[in-house]
Parts: sequence; structure tokens; C-alpha cells
Amino acid sequence: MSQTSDIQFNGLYAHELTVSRSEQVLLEDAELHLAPSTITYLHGENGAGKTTLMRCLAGLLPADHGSMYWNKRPITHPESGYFQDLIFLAHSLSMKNELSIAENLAFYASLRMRCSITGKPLHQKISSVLEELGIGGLEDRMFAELSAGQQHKVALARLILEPAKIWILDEPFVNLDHKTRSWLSEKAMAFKQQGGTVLFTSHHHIEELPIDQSVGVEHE
Ligand SMILES: Nc1ncnc2c1ncn2[C@@H]1O[C@H](COP(=O)(O)OP(=O)(O)OP(=O)(O)O)[C@@H](O)[C@H]1O
Repeated sequence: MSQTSDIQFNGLYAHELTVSRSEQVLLEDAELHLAPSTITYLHGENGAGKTTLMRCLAGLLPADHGSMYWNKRPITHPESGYFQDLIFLAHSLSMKNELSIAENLAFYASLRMRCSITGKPLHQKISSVLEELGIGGLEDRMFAELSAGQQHKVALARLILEPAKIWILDEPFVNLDHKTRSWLSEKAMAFKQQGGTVLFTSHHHIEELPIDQSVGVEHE
């Protein structure tokens, strides 16, 4: 097993990663490097293991074996800062139906130690991002009362509200209209320009978003 000092890669580096689900090995001894200032497209058929891999990279699912490093430190090392640097947008969106849009977004922002704004300034920023996304004025609406596309937009607002260095996005373009797909592509490109790392899945070609690396997950 590699020691911290052996690791030469900045960004996220997964070494000899083996991941399985339902007793099926989906990934065996895989190497994956997501460098700073890059956008990586993760592709594969339904059930191939894209979500499983992303959940593993987000620290939500244990790997069978292997190691993951963030800027040369194990992701679980207290000084790696990985979980503060990460935004993982799951396919399920991970929002509370019984909270309003503003409450959901304020909850996630409050979990960030580096999120410098709280209270009224945070709520003003939430309003401005929702406006940008075409759902301005819905701050107090319960999450459950929104359409699928509107719910998706709320989850995307997290990318603007929370400071991060890596985005792991599971099907981020699903349910989005053309305007919002372009908005998300522009935000991802701007994030990359600032040194950010992006990993995303999509079953459709997103022509607005130039990618630096394409990684496939395949059935055996
Ligand atoms: N909670 C779970 N418990 C057990 N097995 C699971 C679970 N979730 C997924 N699997 C299995 O793991 C495999 C990979 O599923 P995963 O959701 O990672 O695929 P995917 O590539 O993201 O698929 P899709 O493109 O359909 O979203 C599948 O065989 C699936 O049946």
C-alpha cells in the first residue's frame, strides 16, 4: 500500500480501488486521477457502477480495498480537508421534502466551516442564485411542492453557495431545460478555471461542456 509521501498527484487519486455491490465486483484494482482544473466524464451502461463509484469517492460507501488521496494525503487524514472541499450531488438530490428551499440550502451552507456568510446575507445570496436559475421568489416554498426540474435547480444552487474544490455530480443534467444545462456547463468551466476538479455522469452527450478526461465503467 502506498504511503502518503509516495503519492505524487494533486487532486483526487484513487489507488488499487476495488468496489463491489450485491456481491458483484464493479471495479477491480482501479487507478483514477482527477487532477485540479479538469473536468472528467464518467460513463457506462445502466447498472455498470457509476453511482457506486461516485458514492465511494464521496466517502459514503466503503471500498473493498484500495486507497484514496486528496492532494497527496489520505482523504480521511484530518488535514486533507477533503470533505470540506467536496460537494457531492447525488442523483437523489439529498434534500428534505418538509423543509423550504431556503431552509434546505441554508442547512447545507451551515455545514461548511469555510462558508463565511450566514443569516441575512446568506438568504440574500440564496435569493440571487435562485433568481439566476429562474426560480426566484420560491425561497419559502416546500421542496416537495416543486417540479422535478425545479428540485434539481435547488440542488445545483449548492454549487454556487458553498465553497468547494471538487464537485462529484451524479447525472447533474437530468431534468434540466436547455438554458439551465448551459448555465451549469458555464459554471463547471468557470470552476475548472479557478482550479476546481469536476467529475460528472450523464447518459447524454453534453455538447456545451468540453471534457478533459473520459473514464468508462463496464460490466465484466
Ligand atoms: N443499494 C444497493 N444495494 C445492492 N446493490 C446495489 C445497490 N445500489 C445499486 N446496486 C447494484 O450495483 C450495481 C451498480 O449500480 P449503480 O447504481 O452504481 O449503477 P449506475 O452505473 O450508476 O447505473 P445507472 O446508469 O442506471 O444510474 C447494479 O448491479 C445495482 O443493481
